[in-house]
Amino acid sequence: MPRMNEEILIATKNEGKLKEFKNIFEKKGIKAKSLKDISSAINVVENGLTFEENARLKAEGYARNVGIPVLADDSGLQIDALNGRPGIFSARYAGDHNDAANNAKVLSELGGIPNEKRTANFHTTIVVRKPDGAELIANGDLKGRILSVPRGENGFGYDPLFFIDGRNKTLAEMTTDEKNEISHRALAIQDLLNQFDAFWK
Ligand SMILES: O=c1nc[nH]c2c1ncn2[C@H]1C[C@H](O)[C@@H](COP(=O)(O)OP(=O)(O)OP(=O)(O)O)O1
Ligand SMILES: [Mg+2]
Repeated sequence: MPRMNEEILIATKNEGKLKEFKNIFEKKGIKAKSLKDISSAINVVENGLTFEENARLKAEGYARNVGIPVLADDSGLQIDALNGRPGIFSARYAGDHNDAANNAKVLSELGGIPNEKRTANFHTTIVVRKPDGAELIANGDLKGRILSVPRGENGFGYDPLFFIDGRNKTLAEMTTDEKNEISHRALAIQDLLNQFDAFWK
């Protein structure tokens, strides 16, 4: 296990992501700070062409202002029948950052497409930047299917539409702990931790 007695800043404005990251890091005895714990508020424009570029833009933006390692994640939903959309545009698919509108747009674009063709993938890329500019990149994916009607109240974003066959539930029907056993974000953090010792020294 990594010697992570130090702190890490989770650079996200998304409360749902923050809750998941804190839950995972706390269980590993790692102190995860949020943007609320620091004074510098900046606005990062996510104009990269890939998840990795966007995660790096966010991590870099904050790493310049704080003296501790910064973690940023860029994530999104890739729907096979929509050629991978919304992808990097997941947060602003219906225009602004509105989960209900984004979900409605996905459902309308998938109208008439049968269950077996509604396969999808949640992807997360994490970039951690140290103050000296060194960086670590980690990835995670989760396969599922897009329902026609949302189910469940937990989680955030597209969770009520994302059905996991093996569990017979959507992500929004799972507790945070349950989602964090299988999610793309949890797998990306596992990938991160596997590389962490070598990165940290
Ligand atoms: O586990 C998830 N469950 C449901 N939806 C999810 C998940 N993970 C990402 N998503 C969706 C939400 C958002 O529409 C987009 C991420 O966009 P993304 O730019 O990475 O995050 P964000 O703008 O909400 O926060 P921030 O950039 O401050 O980290 O994909
Ligand atoms: Mg964003």
